[in-house]
Amino acid sequence: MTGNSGLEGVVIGESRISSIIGTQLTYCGYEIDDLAENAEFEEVVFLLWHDHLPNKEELKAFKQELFDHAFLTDEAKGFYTTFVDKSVHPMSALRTAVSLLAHTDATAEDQSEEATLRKAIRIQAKIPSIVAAIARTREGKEVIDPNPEYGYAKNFLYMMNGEEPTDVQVEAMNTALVLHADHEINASTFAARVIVATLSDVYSGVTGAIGALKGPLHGGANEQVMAMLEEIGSLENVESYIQKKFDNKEKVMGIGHRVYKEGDPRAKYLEDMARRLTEENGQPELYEMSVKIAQIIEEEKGLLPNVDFFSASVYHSLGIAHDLFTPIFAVSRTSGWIAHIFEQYENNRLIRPRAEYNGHTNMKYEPIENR
Ligand SMILES: CC(=O)SCCNC(=O)CCNC(=O)[C@H](O)C(C)(C)COP(=O)(O)OP(=O)(O)OC[C@H]1O[C@@H](n2cnc3c(N)ncnc32)[C@H](O)[C@@H]1OP(=O)(O)O
Ligand SMILES: O=C([O-])CC(=O)C(=O)O
Repeated sequence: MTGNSGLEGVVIGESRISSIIGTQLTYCGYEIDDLAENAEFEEVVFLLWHDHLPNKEELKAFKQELFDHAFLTDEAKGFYTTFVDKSVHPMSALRTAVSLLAHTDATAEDQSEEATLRKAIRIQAKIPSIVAAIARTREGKEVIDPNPEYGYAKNFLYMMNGEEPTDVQVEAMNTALVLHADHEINASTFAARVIVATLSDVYSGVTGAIGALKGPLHGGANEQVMAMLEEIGSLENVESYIQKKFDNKEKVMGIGHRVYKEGDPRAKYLEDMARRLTEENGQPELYEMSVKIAQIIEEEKGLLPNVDFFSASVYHSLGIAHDLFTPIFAVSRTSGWIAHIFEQYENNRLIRPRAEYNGHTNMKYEPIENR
């Protein structure tokens, strides 16, 4: 394709799920600030799927369902050992593992509403367990089952690290999950909608979306931000490093956004968490370098940090391996992908745009010996 609009500004339809107006982001009418400051991730998932916040009973039942489905079978755990090792990126392993979930679901091809909801709960419940299992399997460590005493964010950290996380760590993870849950028609959500608009199943939609999220122009940017911070190494190297990026016309990861031109409303929470956690972790320079990078780019290019920029130092401070940053994003965004998949099914039409042809014309087949 030579045309390069990237579908900028194209409205593909109506949606009730999330809205971006200027720098205001809402999920089902609730301000992101309100949810980031008050909500548990499980409440947000319920909200995105059912269009209202759960009451006490609904939340209790939903959490129980998520917990009940969070276990991985011994067969699945064993299978990971056959395809997960240090040479495989965890996003690739996750893409395979989510696709594999369909193999162990006898009703994977049942496209009824009830079956789709059940499949959705199964995916949302198992995805943190899968990420944790991938993280531990490649280190040769035992896979840990979820703890019935813990909620979603706490269990995720527990299953990854093998020890009870602190309240500060759980709060940081919960907030990060809430902030990443949905974001209108971002690239991976669009991919999920295109897939299920063919009336393919929810496993296919989420698997495809994971592939789209993996790229460094989208969810993969958070891992690249950490790589950049490590390459820069110290505060005094920031200016020359960024200048070199400008000279080479290279992008600085975690900066800029297709929709937000005045700043990403999620970034301030991640910035605040990054400041506190890097300080507590004894690595305040990571935060200071990030602030300096952001300042230079704002002054020189008028571009601002997106959700991926400060999440890198947040996850690093939580002791998470850098190539697991994007899988964490996937755990959260699965909730948004699934909400959009439900919405697509509710009022479906095949998504099939056109391209303007600009290739050769009037060609004639030449036998191979004449070419
Ligand atoms: C969860 C998420 O997906 S958030 C986004 C995560 N991705 C990143 O952080 C990767 C870095 N950022 C980018 O690549 C871009 O800002 C995008 C892809 C996110 C969105 O930008 P787009 O609307 O597609 O803008 P596009 O890539 O066309 O860039 C427009 C101009 O801004 C510049 N620009 C945009 N982002 C950056 C950046 N991060 N660093 C340096 N320059 C940039 C481009 O070089 C281009 O300049 P030019 O007009 O002089 O050629
Ligand atoms: O909306 C986008 O294009 C990217 C983004 O910020 C997200 O997916 O959270």
